[in-house]
Amino acid sequence: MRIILATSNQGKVKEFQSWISEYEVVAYSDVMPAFEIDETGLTFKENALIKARAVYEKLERKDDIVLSDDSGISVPSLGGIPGIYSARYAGINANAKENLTKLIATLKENGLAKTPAFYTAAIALVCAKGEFCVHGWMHGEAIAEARGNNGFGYDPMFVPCGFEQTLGELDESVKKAFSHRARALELAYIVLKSLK
Ligand SMILES: O=c1nc[nH]c2c1ncn2[C@H]1C[C@H](O)[C@@H](COP(=O)(O)OP(=O)(O)OP(=O)(O)O)O1
Ligand SMILES: [Mg+2]
Repeated sequence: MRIILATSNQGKVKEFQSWISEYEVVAYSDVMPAFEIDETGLTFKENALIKARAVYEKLERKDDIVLSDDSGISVPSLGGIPGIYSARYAGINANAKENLTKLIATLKENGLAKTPAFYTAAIALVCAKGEFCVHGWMHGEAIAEARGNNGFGYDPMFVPCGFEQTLGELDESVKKAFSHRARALELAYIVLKSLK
C-alpha cells in the first residue's frame, strides 16, 4: 500500500514526503500522466475530495490510498479573501509569486501593514474503504511585504502566532510542528492507521 499524493504543487509534495515516514509516498504524476482537475467546489473540503477522487478513479492499484490537500490563506479583515481562491487569486493561470504580490498589494491598498490571517488545509483520503476528510489551521498575521525564501506560496508574507519572522524566514521545522497541513496530517494519520 502506497500513499499517492493528488497534487501538482511541489511545495506540498516536498512537505508530505519529508513528514510522512511510515508509508511510501509518491506524487500522482509518477504513476500516471498529470492531468487538469477542475476545483469546482465551494469549500476546501469539497475541493480536496474532488482532487482525491479524480486521481483514485485513474489508479491501477486500488489498494493504494490517495491523499489530496486543498488549502489557502484567509484574511478576515478583508472578508476572508483569497480563501479557497488562493491559487487563482491573481488569475486562473497565476503563479505563486503573482498571487503573493497581489495579496501584498491588496493589503497596501487597504492601508494594512499587517492584519490577522490564517491558513486552512483540508486533507482528503480516498481508498477502497471509502472517503475521509480532515482539517487543520494555522493562525498568524499577513504582512504587506515578502521576507525569506523558505516554504512556498504565501509563506514570505505570513508571520505565525508566537513568532516575529515569516514562514519564509523561519526554519522548515516550524511548519512541520505547527502548520495547517501538519495539523490536518496528524488527524489523517488516525484515519490511515484505522485503514491498515
Ligand atoms: O503552507 C502553505 N504556505 C504557503 N501558501 C500556501 C500553503 N498552503 C496553501 N497555500 C496557498 C498556495 C496556493 O495559492 C493555495 C493552495 O491552493 P490549492 O488549490 O490547494 O493547491 P495548488 O493549486 O497549489 O496545488 P493542487 O491543487 O494541485 O494541490 O494556498
Ligand atoms: Mg489547486
